Amino acid sequence: MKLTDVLVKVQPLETKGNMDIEITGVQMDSRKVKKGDLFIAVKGTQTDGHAFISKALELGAVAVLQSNELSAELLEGVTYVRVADTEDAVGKVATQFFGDPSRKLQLVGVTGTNGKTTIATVLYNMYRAFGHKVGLCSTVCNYIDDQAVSADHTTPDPITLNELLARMVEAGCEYAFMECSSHAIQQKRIGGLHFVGALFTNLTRDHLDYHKTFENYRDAKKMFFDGLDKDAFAITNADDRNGMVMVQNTKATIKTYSTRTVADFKGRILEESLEGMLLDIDGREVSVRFIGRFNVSNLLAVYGAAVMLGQEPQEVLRVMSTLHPVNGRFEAIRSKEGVSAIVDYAHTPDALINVLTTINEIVKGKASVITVCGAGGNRDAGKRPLMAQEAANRSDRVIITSDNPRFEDPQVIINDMLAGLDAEQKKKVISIVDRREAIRAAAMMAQPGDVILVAGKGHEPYQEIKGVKHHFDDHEEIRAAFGLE
Ligand SMILES: CC(=O)N[C@H]1[C@@H](OP(=O)(O)OP(=O)(O)OC[C@H]2O[C@@H](n3ccc(=O)[nH]c3=O)[C@H](O)[C@@H]2O)O[C@H](CO)[C@@H](O)[C@@H]1O[C@H](C)C(=O)N[C@@H](C)C(=O)N[C@H](CCC(=O)O)C(=O)O
Ligand SMILES: Nc1ncnc2c1ncn2[C@@H]1O[C@H](COP(=O)(O)OP(=O)(O)OP(=O)(O)O)[C@@H](O)[C@H]1O
Ligand SMILES: N[C@H](CCC[C@H](N)C(=O)O)C(=O)O
Ligand SMILES: [Mg+2]
Repeated sequence: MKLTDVLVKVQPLETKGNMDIEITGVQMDSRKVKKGDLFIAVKGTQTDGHAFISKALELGAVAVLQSNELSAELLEGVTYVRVADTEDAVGKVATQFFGDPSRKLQLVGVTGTNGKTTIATVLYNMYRAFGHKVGLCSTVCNYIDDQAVSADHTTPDPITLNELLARMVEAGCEYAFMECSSHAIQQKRIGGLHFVGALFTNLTRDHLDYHKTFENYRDAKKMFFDGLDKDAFAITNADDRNGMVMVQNTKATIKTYSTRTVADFKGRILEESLEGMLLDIDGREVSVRFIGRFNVSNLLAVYGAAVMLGQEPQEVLRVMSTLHPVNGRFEAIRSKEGVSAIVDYAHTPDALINVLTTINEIVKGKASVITVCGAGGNRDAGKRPLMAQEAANRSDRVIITSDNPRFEDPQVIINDMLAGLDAEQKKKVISIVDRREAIRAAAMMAQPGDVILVAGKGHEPYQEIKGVKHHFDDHEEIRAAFGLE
């Protein structure tokens, strides 16, 4: 593709060299550069991409897009272009290079602290059940219809993302559902994409290590809605205190969902057990295999999106009743003795409150609730004591253990969690550093009817220790501890 065509959406401040050249790829990471590529130098949180321009040229880049002044000693035969903000330019360049794929399918994005993976995945499963070819971009895995493409991020960088969307278009996908993390919105990873709809789940404490304040975190999420076109839809959660804040400046058509108040899409629980729920959605009964009050909100967001995309409500509910929970999101495993274990990805104080409240509503004080949880290393340390408190307040026993310690000492993370507990809470809490041992201990303690919550890792098939991902799967560990298979 011609360099000038790739740059149509950006405003160059200065150029040096031949603009009439062909480029064969675009890269923002010098390590991925191949001969003929355009390299985009971006200032990051760890380092500055401008420091890798010479590396990119060594690997064969023929053009450079940068924000630093073009210095005197530029290489002959290389084209240099300066723009004000390269972070902003990457998305625009990537959409252009990959043929603007987001305009060739119906793209719906989901943002919020919790529930993104659940909603995006349920929409993907639902649209496949409707008989469409569909793409998914999520924390757990990306999909080009039925082809899995592993995911390293909740929302990939703009180049990877547009390439993925282009592959979806090529494979004939008509719809794509994607998670939009606050990091991604802030870093403009979704810049230049065209969304037909956007969904908001909720906003609670997370990622303050990156955003610093709750207000910054909220505003990052809001930017997604501010950027929508007027023919898009924005579906927000009327039960969340920031639900209306998200959409206050959007040009899109605003719709709301709620389990408690007046809204465009309304739902409530009629019956619930560890097998599923019977719901009333907009006056129609539907039984689902999902568990938990928060999943009613998630399913309402799914329902709202499908209706706004033009599906018949009745048909949406019929398909919804056939769908299964998402990997690692409130998945129940039962022992032969009648102990239930729930695998859930709850890794924030709020998610723990939600999951444990649901479990307690079902158990109704007739059996014990045993929670096994930890907190990730090299992530927001402020949430650790809060997670321990919420677990202790809603469980009969708690075993604090390791999550992904990453580069931290696991015992230090556990100590941070224990520091949140008062004397009364400490009485029901023990700590076991080894997660496998912690799960086994919970299985030994449990009596028939009891429920064990194993929280924090959900779908993750690994435990990350000092940069190495060791195979570890909570489902497998529970089955082994229960003596199943
Ligand atoms: C804090 C953060 O979000 N960092 C992301 C960010 O990197 P950065 O700004 O720190 O980049 P940097 O390392 O300073 O490098 C600057 C530039 O130099 C380039 N570079 C760097 C080294 C080199 O040798 N050559 C080179 O060209 C880099 O490619 C980059 O363009 O941009 C990169 C490219 O998009 C991301 O891969 C990287 O994700 C890091 C690895 C990460 O861990 N991110 C997590 C926190 C994250 O994004 N999480 C969210 C969701 C979390 C959730 O909701 O649960 C996600 O969407 O996954
Ligand atoms: N609507 C919701 N409200 C509150 N908690 C929820 C909701 N949906 C899911 N959860 C809880 O949050 C956990 C994570 O859910 P999910 O993976 O769907 O969220 P996510 O937004 O994709 O998270 P991440 O940002 O880590 O990718 C679940 O395991 C569950 O405990
Ligand atoms: N996307 C989240 C997931 C956290 C999952 C938990 N298991 C942990 O390692 O903290 C993050 O990277 O912060
Ligand atoms: Mg997710």
